[in-house]
Amino acid sequence: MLNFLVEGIFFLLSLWFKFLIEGILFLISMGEAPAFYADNLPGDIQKKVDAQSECNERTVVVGSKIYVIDGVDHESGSTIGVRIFDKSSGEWINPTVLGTKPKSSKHHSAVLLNDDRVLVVRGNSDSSECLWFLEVGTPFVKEHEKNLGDEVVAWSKGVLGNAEKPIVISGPSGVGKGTLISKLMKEFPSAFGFSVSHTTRAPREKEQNGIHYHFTDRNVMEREIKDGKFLEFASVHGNLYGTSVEAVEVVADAGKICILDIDVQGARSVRATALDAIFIFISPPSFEELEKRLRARATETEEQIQKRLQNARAELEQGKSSGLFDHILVNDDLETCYEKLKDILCLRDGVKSACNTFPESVDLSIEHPVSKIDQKLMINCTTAEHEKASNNMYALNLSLIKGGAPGRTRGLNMYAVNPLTDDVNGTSHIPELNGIQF
Ligand SMILES: Nc1nc2c(ncn2[C@@H]2O[C@H](COP(=O)(O)OP(=O)(O)O)[C@@H](O)[C@H]2O)c(=O)[nH]1
Ligand SMILES: Nc1ncnc2c1ncn2[C@@H]1O[C@H](COP(=O)(O)OP(=O)(O)O)[C@@H](O)[C@H]1O
Repeated sequence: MLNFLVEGIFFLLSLWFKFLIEGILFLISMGEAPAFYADNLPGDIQKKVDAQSECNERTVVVGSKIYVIDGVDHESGSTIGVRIFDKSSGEWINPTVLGTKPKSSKHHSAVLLNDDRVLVVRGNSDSSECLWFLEVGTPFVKEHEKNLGDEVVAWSKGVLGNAEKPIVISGPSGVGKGTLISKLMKEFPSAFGFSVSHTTRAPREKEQNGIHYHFTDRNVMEREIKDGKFLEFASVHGNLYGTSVEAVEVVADAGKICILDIDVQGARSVRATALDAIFIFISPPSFEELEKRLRARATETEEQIQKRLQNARAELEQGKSSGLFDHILVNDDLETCYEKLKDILCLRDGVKSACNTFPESVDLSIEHPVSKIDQKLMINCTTAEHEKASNNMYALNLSLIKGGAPGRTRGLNMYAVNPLTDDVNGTSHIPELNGIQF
């Protein structure tokens, strides 16, 4: 009798579970978004949010906070805006927004991922502008909230595919870093791009603004550092030097490997970021030779030369002993050193192959219901204008995402899927059509 009862309960439970799963799969196959991001707010709070909201906005709930993502920012009028409604205090918060903001959007979707970031998909845009991450609780955001004592959110642009590792080159002034980098850029112009740093030092005779450095005022640079625009910065020989997030990302966006010429303090800061780089230290054959090269270059005053030589001793100590660098190269004979550098970078036989190719661009329609299955998002672009197209649904694989604010979120994988013939409900397999893999 007991057996019979248990079997009966099991049968009813399995039937209920089957209907539940089938119901969810049906919704997804219809291109409907499951309820996980259609926030069910209590009535009084919903009213408060509605009273302040424009029609073109999306809300995402994280704990006691409601993030309202507006198609147009009220202040700038040209970018997407972010406001926060705190349910516990009933107050609106205008957060400090870090990172490059996405351009305003007539229609966008917002999906919460792992409770610390929101994927925002901008409708009617191509692959370079459609995917954005709004970080709300990542370590980067938390660190800046601590420093600023303010509510912080940070934008990171989603980029399809991966870029190759950047190369950080450090070493004392006059050792030959610039000479080696110029040779590399000249021999492999399509493979490498130089990260143009900001500096407060005055330009040398042949240096051009925007090519060798972004020459800037100290107060402007200090404000931009506060605003989170720099990946790293340091005070070197009495001046401020820094690598902006943008300087590194524009090189990677062009599908090139980024080369950074920065001091040892900067290299240490970069090691602590999400930027996965190769660290190379260039050392002189002797201190006397270093001094000879610095003087022969004739770009500094005697006082500046003395300062650089003094700093060089400390840099040589740190560079060789800290374990910070993956490779140490002695620049004695220039050609020999250059050949060794090419060995490290696998540049033996001819041009290094380009790392990113994008065979076809993504073209999202204005209306694009988004649904999430495990680490994959289905973006449905079935609209009147796309009705006849066979590839009107995209699958976006988020399982390999890397990086994030400050900078880009890379490693996104997007496939065109035909909802009529492909297994779009499957959680384990999403077919790649036409070999479109970004
Ligand atoms: N931390 C950091 N150091 C930088 C940056 N740009 C240049 N440097 C370093 O600043 C130092 C001085 O550079 P520069 O004034 O061009 O003199 P040079 O090295 O003698 O040619 C060098 O060690 C550079 O590697 C940067 O963006 N960040
Ligand atoms: N291996 C080398 N042997 C002799 N002179 C060199 C060598 N490498 C570079 N130089 C010279 O030394 C000077 C300093 O080089 P540079 O590339 O400006 O150094 P850094 O960028 O590290 O400050 C330049 O005049 C350059 O032509």
